[in-house]
Amino acid sequence: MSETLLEARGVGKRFGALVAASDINFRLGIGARHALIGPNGAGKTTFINLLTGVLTPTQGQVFLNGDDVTAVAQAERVKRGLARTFQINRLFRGLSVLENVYIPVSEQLGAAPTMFKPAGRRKDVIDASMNLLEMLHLQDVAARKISELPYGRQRLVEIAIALGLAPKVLLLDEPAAGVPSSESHIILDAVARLPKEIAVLIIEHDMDLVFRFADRITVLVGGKIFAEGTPKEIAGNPDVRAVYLGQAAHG
Ligand SMILES: Nc1ncnc2c1ncn2[C@@H]1O[C@H](COP(=O)(O)OP(=O)(O)OP(=O)(O)O)[C@@H](O)[C@H]1O
Repeated sequence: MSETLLEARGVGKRFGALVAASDINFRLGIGARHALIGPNGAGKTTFINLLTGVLTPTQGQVFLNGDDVTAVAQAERVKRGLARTFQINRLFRGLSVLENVYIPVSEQLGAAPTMFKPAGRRKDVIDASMNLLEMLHLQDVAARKISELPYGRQRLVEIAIALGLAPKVLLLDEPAAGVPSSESHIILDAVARLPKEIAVLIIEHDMDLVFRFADRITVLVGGKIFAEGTPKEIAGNPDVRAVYLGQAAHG
């Protein structure tokens, strides 16, 4: 495998008596296109929260760029190149698309707004923000308020915000959740166009998206890794079909 950017070694999480994640070993290398799938309650979001520092593991360690970040705060992990989107969107609904993206980009370029330099004025930040919006085909709605956009486009703005943090690793938690099927192709197209140098881990129930996007798939069941392999291996694995894919196809 290529150089490891993000690694979990024997990671686990208990909530009281409930074991939400147990002994997870996982690696994400440069340029990875990796999907994490599994039934509801399998521990996928818990695992992402452990990787990003929202939760502290009760077992094991997390490494970012070879450094042990198990005890490192979430914001510091973002600074070190780990960005994510959430299952439920967290946008500023009353602000425009450009204003939402301006915020992380200004942080990244060291141009965070101050009393003397109000937000929205720096040309370099606006240019960089517009480049991101173009990458996600959002340039035409840059001036629109989030609340005026169809839900699929709102989800793309979340991806633009995460990219605005200039990540080396991007974790996408169900980017197509809640998006009507008539719009879901725009999410699929956007994730397919993400810059190759960014390693991507996606949690998604839409198997069409997963199998088109991923070159590697991990199946989580009951907080444990149930199977890992290429899309072909996973699709052809009868145990995976029994516990998840059959169910996903019908659900
Ligand atoms: N903060 C918490 N406190 C207690 N239990 C939790 C907490 N977060 C998650 N859990 C439990 O941990 C288990 C794993 O949940 P998690 O949300 O990680 O699953 P998931 O695979 O992401 O599910 P889904 O596909 O439905 O989003 C579930 O039984 C859930 O109820």
